[in-house]
Formats: sequence, structure tokens, C-alpha cells
Amino acid sequence: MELILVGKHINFAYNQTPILNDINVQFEQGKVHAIIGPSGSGKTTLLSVLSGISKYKEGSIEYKGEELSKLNQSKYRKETGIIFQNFNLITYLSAVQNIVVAMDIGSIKGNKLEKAKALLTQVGIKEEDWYRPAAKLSGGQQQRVAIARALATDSEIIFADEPTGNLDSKTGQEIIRLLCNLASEHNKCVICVTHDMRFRKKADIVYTLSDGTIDT
Ligand SMILES: Nc1ncnc2c1ncn2[C@@H]1O[C@H](COP(=O)(O)OP(=O)(O)OP(=O)(O)O)[C@@H](O)[C@H]1O
Repeated sequence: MELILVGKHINFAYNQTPILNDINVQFEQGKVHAIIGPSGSGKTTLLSVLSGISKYKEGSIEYKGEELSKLNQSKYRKETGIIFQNFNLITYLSAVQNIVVAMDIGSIKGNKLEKAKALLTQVGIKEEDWYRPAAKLSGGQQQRVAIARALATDSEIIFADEPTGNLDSKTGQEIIRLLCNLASEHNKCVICVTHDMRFRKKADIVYTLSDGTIDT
């Protein structure tokens, strides 16, 4: 078992309102982790703390044994990718451009165009769709592009917030399969907030949040 991210005694509050209470979680390379729980239980907040978007003040989060708050944040951003329910692509740019832009931001070297095409192929986007504006792609295709973008900086952890939330059932199933495949075939650590029961069934490890606490 190779732990990549470990959170211990994490507490988090918005203004003075406690949202996360003494959270203990650990995430492994090559595994799919689902974070589930009722609406308002703190799932998205936990994901944003783990992904470095929100800063924790109490407890610790270690990425590969190093305290997250002391890490170079741009390095952590590069080694992690995030996908959202609403895809969050730059809609007037093509699939390829969306990925190249992410590589530019991550200061990735080498032939970015070729790498972008390889990533799009990996996530199942056909060549005929590579140069179309993202807005013209279906929801499922946009989510595939968003996954390719999340991988563009060679991320080791993929955070996902309700990645199937805006997709029909069949397309959602395909996205779940794709994310599971990233873990099993490419050794990525997938951490996914979800209400989707199918995701829960496929996950290797499930954390259930209720009122900002993890049930054990
Ligand atoms: N930016 C914010 N400022 C203040 N309170 C917030 C903020 N974001 C979320 N909250 C509150 O934190 C609590 C947890 O919200 P969070 O979005 O993490 O829950 P969730 O489990 O992801 O919910 P859902 O399943 O509905 O998305 C809620 O009570 C919410 O109102």
C-alpha cells in the first residue's frame, strides 16, 4: 500500500462556523476513493482543503510525507488535477487548446501539442473533435477533455467533485469507468466527491461524511 496523501485531525471553519471536525483520511496511489454523505455535510469543503484551494489551520495534511502548507504550492498544483461537475473548460477554445493552456500554466516542457493529442486519445476523444470549441462538445466529451486537462501536468492525484452530476446515466457510467481505469491502469490516486451510487460501488475506499465528521 502506497499512501500519497494523509490528513490527520483536520479542522476547518468558515468564519467561525466549524465545517470539518477532526477528519482523519488517507489516500493511496492506484486506488479510487469516494467521499460521500448528505448535502451540506462538508464533502466539497474537504476536497478543497485536500486540493490546497482552502487553507487548513488545524491538523496536518501530508503529500508524500511532506506537510502541504510548507510545500511549494505551484508544485502541488502541478502534481494534482481537479475536475468539476460543470467541466469548467474554456468554452471558446478547442479541446487541444484547453489542454495546451493547462500545460503552459504548469510550465510543462516538450511538445505540448503532441502530448495533448495523446491525452485526448487516452480519454477517448476522437481526432475529428480535437479542434472543435469545447462548447460544441457533448457533456460527456467535455468531461473527458477536463480529465485529460487534469492529467496534462502529469498529476498523480485527480480530485473530482461530482464528475457525473451533469451527465446522463450511460455517459456517467463511462466517466466512472475512465476514472477507475486511471487508478487501476495508470496508478493515479482518484479522490471523488459523489452522490452517485455506482461510483460508490466501484470505489476501493469509501469515506462517509456526516456533519463534518467521518464515520468509521
Ligand atoms: N464559502 C463558504 N462560506 C461559508 N460557508 C460555506 C461556504 N461554502 C460552504 N459553506 C457551508 O459549509 C457547509 C458544507 O458545505 P459543502 O459544500 O462542503 O457540503 P457538501 O457536502 O459538499 O454539500 P453538497 O452535497 O450539497 O454539495 C454547508 O453548511 C455550507 O453552507
